Amino acid sequence: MLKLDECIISNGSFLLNADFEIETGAKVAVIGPSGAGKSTLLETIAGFRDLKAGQMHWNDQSMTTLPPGKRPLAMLFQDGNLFPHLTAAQNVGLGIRPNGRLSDEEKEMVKSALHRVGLPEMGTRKPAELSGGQQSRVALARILVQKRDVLLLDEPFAALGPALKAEMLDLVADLVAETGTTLLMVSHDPQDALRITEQTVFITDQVAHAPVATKQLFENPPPALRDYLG
Ligand SMILES: Nc1ncnc2c1ncn2[C@@H]1O[C@H](COP(=O)(O)OP(=O)(O)OP(=O)(O)O)[C@@H](O)[C@H]1O
Repeated sequence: MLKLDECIISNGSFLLNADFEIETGAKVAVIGPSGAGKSTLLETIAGFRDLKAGQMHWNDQSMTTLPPGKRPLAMLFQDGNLFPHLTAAQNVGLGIRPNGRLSDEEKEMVKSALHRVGLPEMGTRKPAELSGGQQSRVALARILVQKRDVLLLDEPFAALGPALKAEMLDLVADLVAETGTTLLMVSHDPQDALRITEQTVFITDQVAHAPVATKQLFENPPPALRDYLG
């Protein structure tokens, strides 16, 4: 379980309050108006921002002061962050070893991850030789080899067309279901939330609210969400 215990998060002069739990294996959307603090929340859970107050736990372990690399989570940002001078396989390998020196067994893990995301023959290509969707798949393969408990996605597929985005969301849903990974996914699009998440954290007025059932939330939105949806 991911627990945010009376957390106060700051980003410059912006403050965000969060006090809720997310069950292990849950798939959770993070929704809210532009500037509400969605990215700030994910960056804080990932350890890129310190808490101003409160505590954060994964199961019984405190994460509050753990540096990002020691947290049991992986994060995928909006642009995928592939290194342009490295091949797809090398980019995925960085998920296992930051120095890129892989054992034979680790090279097999990279191969198998590329296979799982549907790119079995693309390991030797550089990002510029891959389509946007394929680049997203490489970024997902890199997450896969990290074998972390929690996956944080900050609109990683926003630049893809609707069909490709839906395909990638379904792939994410399959991967997290196979591995029991807990998912937190920022999106501007209610359809994304409805497609692959059971619960949604709605952020408004400097509060990240406890997760509620996605379907019910959008069927019967509170006034602030109604304003956001327009
Ligand atoms: N360096 C900074 N100094 C001060 N305030 C900042 C800084 N960076 C971001 N903010 C503020 O923090 C708030 C939260 O930003 P954040 O990027 O988390 O929002 P978001 O919900 O992810 O927005 P979007 O949907 O537009 O990506 C915003 O109101 C923003 O103005």
